[in-house]
Amino acid sequence: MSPTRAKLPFIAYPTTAHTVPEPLGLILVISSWNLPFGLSIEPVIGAVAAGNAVVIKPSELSPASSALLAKLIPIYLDPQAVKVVPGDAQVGQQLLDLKWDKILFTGSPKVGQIVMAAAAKHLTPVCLELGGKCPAVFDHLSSSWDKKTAVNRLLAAKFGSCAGQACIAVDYALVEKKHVSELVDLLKAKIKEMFGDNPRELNTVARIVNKHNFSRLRKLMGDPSVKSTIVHGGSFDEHNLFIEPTIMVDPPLESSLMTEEIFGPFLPIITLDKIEDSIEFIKARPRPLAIYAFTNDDKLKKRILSETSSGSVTFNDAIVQYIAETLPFGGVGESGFGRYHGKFTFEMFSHEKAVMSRGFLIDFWFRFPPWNDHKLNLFKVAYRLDVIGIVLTVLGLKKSKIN
Ligand SMILES: NC(=O)c1ccc[n+]([C@@H]2O[C@H](COP(=O)([O-])OP(=O)(O)OC[C@H]3O[C@@H](n4cnc5c(N)ncnc54)[C@H](O)[C@@H]3O)[C@@H](O)[C@H]2O)c1
Repeated sequence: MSPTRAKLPFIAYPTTAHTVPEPLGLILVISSWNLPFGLSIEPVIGAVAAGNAVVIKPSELSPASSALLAKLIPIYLDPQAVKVVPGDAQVGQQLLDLKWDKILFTGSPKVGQIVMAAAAKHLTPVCLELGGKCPAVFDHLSSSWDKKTAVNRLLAAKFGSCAGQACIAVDYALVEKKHVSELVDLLKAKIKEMFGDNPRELNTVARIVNKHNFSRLRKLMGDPSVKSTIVHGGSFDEHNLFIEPTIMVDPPLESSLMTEEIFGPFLPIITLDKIEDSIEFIKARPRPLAIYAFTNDDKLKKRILSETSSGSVTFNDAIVQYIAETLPFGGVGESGFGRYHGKFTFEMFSHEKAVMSRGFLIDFWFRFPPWNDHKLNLFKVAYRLDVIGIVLTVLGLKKSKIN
């Protein structure tokens, strides 16, 4: 929170300069249902630390969590500074009609467009935390320990958190053709270990959030061209909104499964001739929120970093980048813009005010009109702190025409 000193050119001497963070004012946080506390409270911590007042509009799809937030926040935080307004899209729309100083929206790209359009009316800046398709590049790992660890992490990132209903969940995997059957066998064995013979009976696989999303996912899987590529799982129970962890190998790239964000427990595996082809594959698609790569090949890592663009890159794990508050969290391109977490949240909700402070003692006479070449020459040499140039110009020994 303390001011940060800024360097100035010599010509500004004697002047001090610094930047001071000031609160933006009134913040609106609209969050999605799948991390109802984190996505609501984490922005509030930074916004309040930066001196703002905040209104949180949690999701109607997690009504119990939203009600709990609405009950607890006024008990523990100053209700004049932080308010929870639970409600659906209509409530969100009413809030968007008001003037805010910044809006942080977490949700789908479609609603992100609505938020941005509403904010534009008041010239309100926005941070959009959206989703998309996060790929996992799965290179051949020679050590069996590495392979086992990577498969565990891949599965946890796909089926573990909210059964894939997470913005940074692995959406699909890219694997070399010659290694795909080995990977599928390993995945099947590990799924059994993690979720049992009958995953529906175990409470470790989250249910799909509502009927609408369940039907959307069933439609993705029900596409005959996709269905025929299922190599594991594929069962569901509509009554319990349950979908079994499911793996497909090489579903058509133009199917909705491969063009839309999955946000559910399907893991399509796309095979490539060479793992390096994954770079072109990723580049040919919208920029993801996260890229994951399981590999020990430093050259491949370097290429992924320099040739692709994404909100984040994590090597040899997935989702864990979310918990590092020293790393900014946010998307790029279609996965959103703006970044937060830790100190970055404070910065996002602050305006960095530039402050310059001067005394009256020294003044450079050549800054004032009427201007001539001599004065402008002095400006030039003084700006560069060219002491010899200054002396020569003052003595009239250095003359150059300034156009
Ligand atoms: N980048 C991230 O941090 C992050 C985190 C979680 C989820 N997501 C993304 O969120 C999406 C899923 O979440 P969702 O289904 O809750 O998203 P959503 O866009 O349907 O809803 C998000 C929020 O917007 C509100 N809303 C909906 N319509 C509105 C309107 N017309 N006006 C104002 N507010 C409106 C909802 O009530 C909810 O609070 C996925 O795309 C996922 O990738 C992103």
